[in-house]
Amino acid sequence: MVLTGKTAVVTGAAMGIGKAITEILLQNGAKVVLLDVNETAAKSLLEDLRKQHGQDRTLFLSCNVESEEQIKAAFQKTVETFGGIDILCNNAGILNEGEWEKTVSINLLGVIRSTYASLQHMNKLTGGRGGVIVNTASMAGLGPLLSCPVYTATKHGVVGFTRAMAAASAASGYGIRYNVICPSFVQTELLDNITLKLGQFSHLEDATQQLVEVLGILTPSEVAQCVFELVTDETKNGEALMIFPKGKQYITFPSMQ
Ligand SMILES: NC(=O)C1=CN([C@@H]2O[C@H](COP(=O)(O)OP(=O)(O)OC[C@H]3O[C@@H](n4cnc5c(N)ncnc54)[C@H](O)[C@@H]3O)[C@@H](O)[C@H]2O)C=CC1
Ligand SMILES: CCCCC/C=C\C=C\C(=O)C/C=C\C/C=C\CCCC(=O)O
Repeated sequence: MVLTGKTAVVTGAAMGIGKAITEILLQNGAKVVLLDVNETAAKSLLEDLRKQHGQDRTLFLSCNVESEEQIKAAFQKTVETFGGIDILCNNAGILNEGEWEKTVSINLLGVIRSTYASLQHMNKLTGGRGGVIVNTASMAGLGPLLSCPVYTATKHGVVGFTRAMAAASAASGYGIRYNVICPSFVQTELLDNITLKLGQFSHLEDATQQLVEVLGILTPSEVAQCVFELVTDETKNGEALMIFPKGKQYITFPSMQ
């Protein structure tokens, strides 16, 4: 897929991995709508992006992925402004084992809300142009991160939901590809104040820190490069791409047939 003239929506776009995804899509010619709850960070980023890429290729819309109403309004505004949606990156996520219901609501239900709301605009069967959705899971979507059971559960959910949507889309003729990235640790604010975020599992922080030392830490732009691959390579549908500092690997799951 060539990105020139395409419109992308990125959730959690103001910082970290979402910011890097936004930048790589813009650098390659797409128009990008940034959705986030952090208005201060998003407006400051938007100002920089407009200086670099022009005034008319970006838009920020305040949107909490916990709200179906806000997601629908943001997609409607995107279509009114840019004429459609070709690419959706469901990236917003938190780590908070104390506030675990909120973690499920943002990390898993947020992806489902946004994916379902996007169908109206992207599904070829309902007048959309088709396109591609890339969801941000984690390596914790493929195996257990011992200090974060609920975070782990949400990311396993995102991997399963993405693969099932890919199969449903292919079988139904939606014209939408669905892929998921599974990065190991990434240098972002999600890793700040980790003791507090681990809640009742804070005693397992040292064990997690050891895992960080073994696996190393990615930069957001290394992750964004992999998102770009899944967006542009039209042969990729239903793929889970594991990303770690030493490389990347497409996951082979057990066959169910
Ligand atoms: N940092 C890491 O080590 C890893 C992060 N991830 C995943 O990457 C994604 C992005 O995280 P990071 O960039 O690391 O974190 P971050 O904290 O730097 O950025 C997250 C962004 O999402 C936004 N956000 C949070 N709740 C939201 C909501 N309800 N609605 C809309 N926007 C919301 C925040 O305002 C922020 O801009 C998350 O899904 C996270 O689980 C995956 C693997 C590793
Ligand atoms: C297969 C086993 C799971 C490996 C998971 C690897 C990385 C996942 C990272 C994330 O998605 C979330 C990031 C942070 C996890 C929590 C704690 C990190 C502690 C870091 C520190 O103490 O500095």
